[in-house]
Amino acid sequence: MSSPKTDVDEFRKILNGANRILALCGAGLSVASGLPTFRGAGGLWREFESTSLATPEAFEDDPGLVWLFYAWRRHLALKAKPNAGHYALAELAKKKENFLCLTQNVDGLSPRAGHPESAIRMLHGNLLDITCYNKCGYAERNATRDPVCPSLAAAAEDYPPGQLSPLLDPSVDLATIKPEDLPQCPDCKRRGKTSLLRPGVVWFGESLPDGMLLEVDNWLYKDPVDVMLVIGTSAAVYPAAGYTNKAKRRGAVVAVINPDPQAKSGLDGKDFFFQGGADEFLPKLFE
Ligand SMILES: CC(C)NC(=O)[C@H](Cc1c[nH]c2ccccc12)NC(=O)[C@H](CCCC/N=C(/NCCC(=O)O)S[C@H]1O[C@H](COP(=O)(O)OP(=O)(O)OC[C@H]2O[C@@H](n3cnc4c(N)ncnc43)[C@H](O)[C@@H]2O)[C@@H](O)[C@H]1O)NC(=O)OCc1ccccc1
Repeated sequence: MSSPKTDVDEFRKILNGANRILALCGAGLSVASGLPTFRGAGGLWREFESTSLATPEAFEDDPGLVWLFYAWRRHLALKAKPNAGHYALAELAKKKENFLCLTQNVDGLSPRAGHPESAIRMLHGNLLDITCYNKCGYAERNATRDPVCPSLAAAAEDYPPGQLSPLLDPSVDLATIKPEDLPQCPDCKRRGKTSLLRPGVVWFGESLPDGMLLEVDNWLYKDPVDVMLVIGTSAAVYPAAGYTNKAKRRGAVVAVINPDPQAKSGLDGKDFFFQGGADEFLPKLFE
């Protein structure tokens, strides 16, 4: 199998001539905004595997610990700013009518870069959303309350560069937070019941929003796809990672943007591999 191409001008011509474009984005897109990736730092948050905290089981076991993990990521996301990669994607969405961007990121930076809501799908939810754990239907989008509640204040404290927050220091024990001190569902309370609120993200083992999967598949199978952009993802989580091959089978030229040479696996001579940062390459590729 011949190796993927790397010529920016050649790819730019293909993209300018393309009608239907699909993109899949991951944590690498937000690295230049100062946000950690899932696999960065060995995929650990303190002594915990990030992926193991992103599960319903972990929340059942210790909702305080999981809330601290998400309150910390919320705080970072609220402090962060979109980077040139987010803005380039938002501009492409305004230029290209048939461009659909699928993001696995829950940081909300693409919408904050002005990416039209109609042209982006947040497959795994949004850190700024808070919903009822018992699925009573209550949901709020909250970009202001940081920390979400007083018991999570440790997650919203900032430390000078080089000084490790005790929250992140595995040698410093975390105080156990009692469920009654965690965010409570106001609707359940009004009904005389109690229920915790949870982060509005999709945890491992949970299905993605049904309507969304159907909608993306309908978009994929409506007409051939000309270009598939794979940006800053290790493509290890499904069903998101499956869209690249689906688009390739629909005729798409695949372009991967990632500093990791391993990310070019599965590409052939028709495809492109741009080894570097999303904030560096996307503005150039979309000019
Ligand atoms: C681990 C994996 C094998 N497991 C899964 O995929 C599971 C199970 C599964 C389902 N189908 C399968 C098929 C095969 C095998 C397993 C499965 N999937 C699910 O559970 C999904 C739900 C998945 C969603 C989970 N929620 C997340 N996020 C929200 C929460 C939260 O964020 O806390 S996933 C989360 O992790 C993933 C992290 O991946 P990346 O974003 O790619 O980040 P990563 O750190 O890995 O990589 C960063 C990349 O950036 C690059 N990079 C670095 N710097 C830069 C730079 N500067 N520029 C560009 N790139 C850069 C790096 O080189 C690297 O390549 C993202 O998807 C992210 O959203 N639900 C489901 O399928 O429901 C029905 C069902 C249920 C049960 C059983 C069957 C079916």
